[in-house]
Amino acid sequence: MEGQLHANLEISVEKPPGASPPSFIALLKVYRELLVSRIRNTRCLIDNLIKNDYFSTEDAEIVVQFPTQADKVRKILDLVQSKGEEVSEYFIRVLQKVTDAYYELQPWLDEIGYEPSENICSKLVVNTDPVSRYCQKLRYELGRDSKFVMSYAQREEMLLEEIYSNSVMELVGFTNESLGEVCQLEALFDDAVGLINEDGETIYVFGDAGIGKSILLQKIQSLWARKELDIGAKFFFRFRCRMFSCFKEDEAICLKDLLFKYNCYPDQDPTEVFHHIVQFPHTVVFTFDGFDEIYSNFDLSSVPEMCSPNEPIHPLVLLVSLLKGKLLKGSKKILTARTGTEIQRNIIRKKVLLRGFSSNNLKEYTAMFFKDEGQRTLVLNQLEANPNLCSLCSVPLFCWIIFKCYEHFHSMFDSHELPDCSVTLTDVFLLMIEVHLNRSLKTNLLKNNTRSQAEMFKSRKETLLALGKMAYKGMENSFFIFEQEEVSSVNISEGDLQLGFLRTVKGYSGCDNQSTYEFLHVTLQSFFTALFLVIEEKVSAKELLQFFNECSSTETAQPTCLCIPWLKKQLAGEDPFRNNEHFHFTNLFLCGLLSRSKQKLFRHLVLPAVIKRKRKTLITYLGESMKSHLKGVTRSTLPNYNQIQVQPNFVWMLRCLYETQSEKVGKLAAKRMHANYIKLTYCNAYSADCSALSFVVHHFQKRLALDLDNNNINDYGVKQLLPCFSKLAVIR
Ligand SMILES: Nc1ncnc2c1ncn2[C@@H]1O[C@H](COP(=O)(O)OP(=O)(O)OP(=O)(O)O)[C@@H](O)[C@H]1O
Repeated sequence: MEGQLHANLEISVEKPPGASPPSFIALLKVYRELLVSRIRNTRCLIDNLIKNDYFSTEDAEIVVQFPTQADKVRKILDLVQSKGEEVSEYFIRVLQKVTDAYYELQPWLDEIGYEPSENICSKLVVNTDPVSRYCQKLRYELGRDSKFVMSYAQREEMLLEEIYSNSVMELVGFTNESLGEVCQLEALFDDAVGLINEDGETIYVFGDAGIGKSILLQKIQSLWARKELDIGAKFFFRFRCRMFSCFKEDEAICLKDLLFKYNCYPDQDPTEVFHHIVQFPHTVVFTFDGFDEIYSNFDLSSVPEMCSPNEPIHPLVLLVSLLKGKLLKGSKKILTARTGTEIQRNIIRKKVLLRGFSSNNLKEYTAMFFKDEGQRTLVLNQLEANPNLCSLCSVPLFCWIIFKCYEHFHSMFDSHELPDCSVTLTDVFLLMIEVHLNRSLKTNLLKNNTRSQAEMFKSRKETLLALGKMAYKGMENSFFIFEQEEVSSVNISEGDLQLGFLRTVKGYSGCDNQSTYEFLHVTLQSFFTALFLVIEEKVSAKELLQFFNECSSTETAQPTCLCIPWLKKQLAGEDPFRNNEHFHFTNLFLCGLLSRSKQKLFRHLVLPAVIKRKRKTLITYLGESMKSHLKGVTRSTLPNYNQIQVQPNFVWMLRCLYETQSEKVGKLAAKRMHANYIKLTYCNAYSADCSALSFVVHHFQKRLALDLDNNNINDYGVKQLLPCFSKLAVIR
């Protein structure tokens, strides 16, 4: 109908050369139905017509009496036309100037080639449309909030622009088979690439801890705010999933409050803005960061699957309904989670795997990070010489920590070598702690920069213990957010807070007046937990190993997120949002901190006999656990080969073994495998894991076949395997 109208009209409004200007009254008549269907906001038109004395208050009252938007537009058109050419032109001028509110009419304005006359140009047009005012506010606030990346608490913020580097993003299928790389962020939303389920509504982005999921969302947010992300979205709402754990079980809110209170509140007419959102969901983008971080006892089975946009209900129900497209169907949604978090297939539209920095990305990032050319070359050379360090750097978080430490030592001592050849994650985190403690000295008048790492740790033992205690208490209950009370109860002082291991979190319910804190990164909380287990003398053998037990239980039951009871059977008492990576990291750091090479460091913090006891407990446990783990693997006998097919948990075991840096442990692992063909396919191993592999392979007596297909191993990984190539008969 509209198309037909168009065709007829183009003839009547076209202006022959030299003819008198077109009649605006005629134009409005001809395009009447198009205008009626596309004008969604009458208020802004009425306000402007009144402001210029084209409309009286009575005119306005007549218009608002009509119940539907379409009838209101019809009445305005009638009135405007009856008032003559000038008013009719002014009407079109308002549509042209308030682009946000009348964006759907912009192509039409181009089509009719409207150019305002001088007289109309001099008339004032103001944007009073609450929806477009809200869009502007949202853009402004999201732009402001995404400008900086928080680090080192509030003391140092980096401009996103100055640190964001591209990383490898891969579109994958349901079983993680590659469907090609994402080159431009717009492609994430483009159905032409990587679509695996057209009924699904959610773009699922996953990757390891610190791989850059949050920063990717921040980048998308920043581009959207600057109108540099062309995906047709007027609204952008971002959530950290962690927030949903803060609500009590009996709390209920409606969708409107969830959107506005936790993002940005409309200055005018929230009801109309919300109504617009409900009517046009395809103009909305949501980002939900860290699905694995939801910990809640809320029983989703106690609520109906359907929910209305107006009814107050538990926020988790709103979240699930949004993700499934039961609410605001058609809105764009990106959900991030750590690798291994299971998400129901039917909600997934596309799957995107983040793989961290490629070697080129790392070079770009290095160039961005080190502005000084001399320093940059030095770092690039050192990276080149140390593939182990390079592969740690393929995880952007670790790269940032390493570079930050390097920068700091460089500024303090004028030159500092990057850590030596064999670098473990524990080394990196110890270095990070040292740098933070050192920084506090910088602001101290008592400047003594020549302290060793051991002295530094000794002088701040109480601080480390206090932070460790809080981290540990949180870890036991899977809490990542701490209220002021908890901070004070473990004696963390104001000065300790200043060190920057913790940062404040904004906008959590129930904690309005007081500050709420979280560790800079979950891996840091894991590190402090392990540190506490090592330096607190009273920790028993059972307590020392408690997080290993947490992890081993998942070998039988895989962690499952969004395990909604009415769709999937849930084990009694099982937390549906359980994810164990923070425990894995705690165990890994425990192995690293109790390694022999760290004895010197801890000598001053805890009695050597205590360390010895803990170390023995750990090594015995590792031996036992290796035995039982290897009993459970799938074994097959091939001609000339005894093959074992291992699971992703095996990679965590390897990582732990490597952190111990113990030859004895490495030898034992090689012996216990009783195999000469190790199949490590689909184990989510990344390049740094090749150091761990190399560490164990090195101890094999006979030559070995190694299948590493479908993992995340790049050039760096291969370089790390080079030293053990002589032990390998076949490598895939
Ligand atoms: N593309 C990138 N460019 C530059 N720096 C990055 C990039 N990605 C990550 N980083 C660095 O790594 C840090 C951690 O990244 P981010 O918080 O996004 O990881 P994550 O994948 O969300 O981790 P987690 O699963 O633990 O929440 C950032 O603060 C930043 O310093």
